[in-house]
Amino acid sequence: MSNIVFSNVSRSFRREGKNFLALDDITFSVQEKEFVAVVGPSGCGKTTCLRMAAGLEFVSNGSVAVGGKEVKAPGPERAVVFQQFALFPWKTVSENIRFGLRSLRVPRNEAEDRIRCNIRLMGLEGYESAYPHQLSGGMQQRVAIARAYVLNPTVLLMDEPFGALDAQTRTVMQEELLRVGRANPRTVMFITHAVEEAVYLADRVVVMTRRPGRIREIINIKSIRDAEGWQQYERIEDVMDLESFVHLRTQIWRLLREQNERVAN
Ligand SMILES: Nc1ncnc2c1ncn2[C@@H]1O[C@H](COP(=O)(O)OP(=O)(O)OP(=O)(O)O)[C@@H](O)[C@H]1O
Repeated sequence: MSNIVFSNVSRSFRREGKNFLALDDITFSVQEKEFVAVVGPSGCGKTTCLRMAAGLEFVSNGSVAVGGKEVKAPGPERAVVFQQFALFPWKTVSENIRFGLRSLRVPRNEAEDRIRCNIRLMGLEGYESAYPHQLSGGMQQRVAIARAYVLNPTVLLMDEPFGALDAQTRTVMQEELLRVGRANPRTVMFITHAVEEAVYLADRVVVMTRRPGRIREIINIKSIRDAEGWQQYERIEDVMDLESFVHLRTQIWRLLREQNERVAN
């Protein structure tokens, strides 16, 4: 089992000698092999939630469980991909991808097979010996994703993984993530500021409120995607043209807009 369950999670931080509430009573789950995107205004606590699932941050109240076990520390079944690719600049593509496998004590032959397979999956063949500075941003992010995938995690935690990419590379990466996800579905929690990206990729979208972060609404995309047969379209622009896509995007956009207006008033 590899579901993620947030139950009545709150988190306070101390700033300038005072406690402030960053997350308030967050309850939602990501089912096994489900892709859930989290959107919300800047500072509403999206990254804090993801870090809790990763075991890098902790609740003040409530609980976060993965696969039925309360998260107490990072674990190899949960891979994290951040916006900043965080590759080792002095290691090659292969060495970067190999890095996490060492701590898992995967036998050498199997490790090499897995590395090769992920290099192929991410379209990095021919770049095995290249260093990060010799790669474009999109390729560096593919290495970061390959480094996560090679661990064979059941849970992928992705924090704005395409945020630093140009629009075209981002589109290619979104299509690739969907393709790879269809071939080998995993439990994914995916943070993004881009509403279209959330609607295109996710089975459900969690919309959060401005600070303190609460759940404003959870939108089911999958039922509409399946009913309308979005999967028959390979290209993102064809899906984005569909009336059902536009409707969902507008619905989420309005919810986010409402949060901005709350601040302005
Ligand atoms: N370790 C910390 N100490 C103090 N405050 C923190 C800490 N981590 C997060 N915060 C605060 O908690 C709030 C939520 O931060 P978080 O990074 O989770 O938001 P976010 O929704 O991911 O923001 P963004 O979309 O801008 O990346 C912010 O006000 C942030 O300053």
